[in-house]
Amino acid sequence: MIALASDHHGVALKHELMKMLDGMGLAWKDFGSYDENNRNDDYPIYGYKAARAVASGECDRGILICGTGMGISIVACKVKGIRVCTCSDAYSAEMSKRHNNSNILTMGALVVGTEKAKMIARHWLTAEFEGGRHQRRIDMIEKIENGEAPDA
Ligand SMILES: O=C(CO)[C@H](O)[C@H](O)[C@H](O)COP(=O)(O)O
Repeated sequence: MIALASDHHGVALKHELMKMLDGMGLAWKDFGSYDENNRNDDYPIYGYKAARAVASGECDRGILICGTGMGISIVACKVKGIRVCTCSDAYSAEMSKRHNNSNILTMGALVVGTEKAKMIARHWLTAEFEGGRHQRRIDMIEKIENGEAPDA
């Protein structure tokens, strides 16, 4: 299950991604916003709901969209267990899965066009985590999350 969320800037792109996910046979759940005309629908509300769903295991991973992809990334990073990649290119998206095992992808609807965003998402969704030395580094990140030094 893919968690989706956006603010008003990302609603239209999110709908395009829904169609792409349908085509890939991947289930999704939309945590809002649902209204691209509401300029006051603040990205922390929707980004937090989607990130919580990923962290709790309700969803396997998430794709979050705001104007730049930055604000909603900052929100998701505050949730324990979340590893975000904010991408405007497919290479970074793929590598963030292969090496960082990122569980949330954020993109900026005002930064990337629809087709590029779909390409980025496809690369991220189809890449696989390589484990090995990369798992050691993720274990260190988890130590930091728990208030420990990574080499403690
Ligand atoms: O890009 C964003 C945050 O990083 C959000 O999409 C905000 O909407 C952006 O800050 C613009 O806000 P506005 O209220 O649409 O002017």
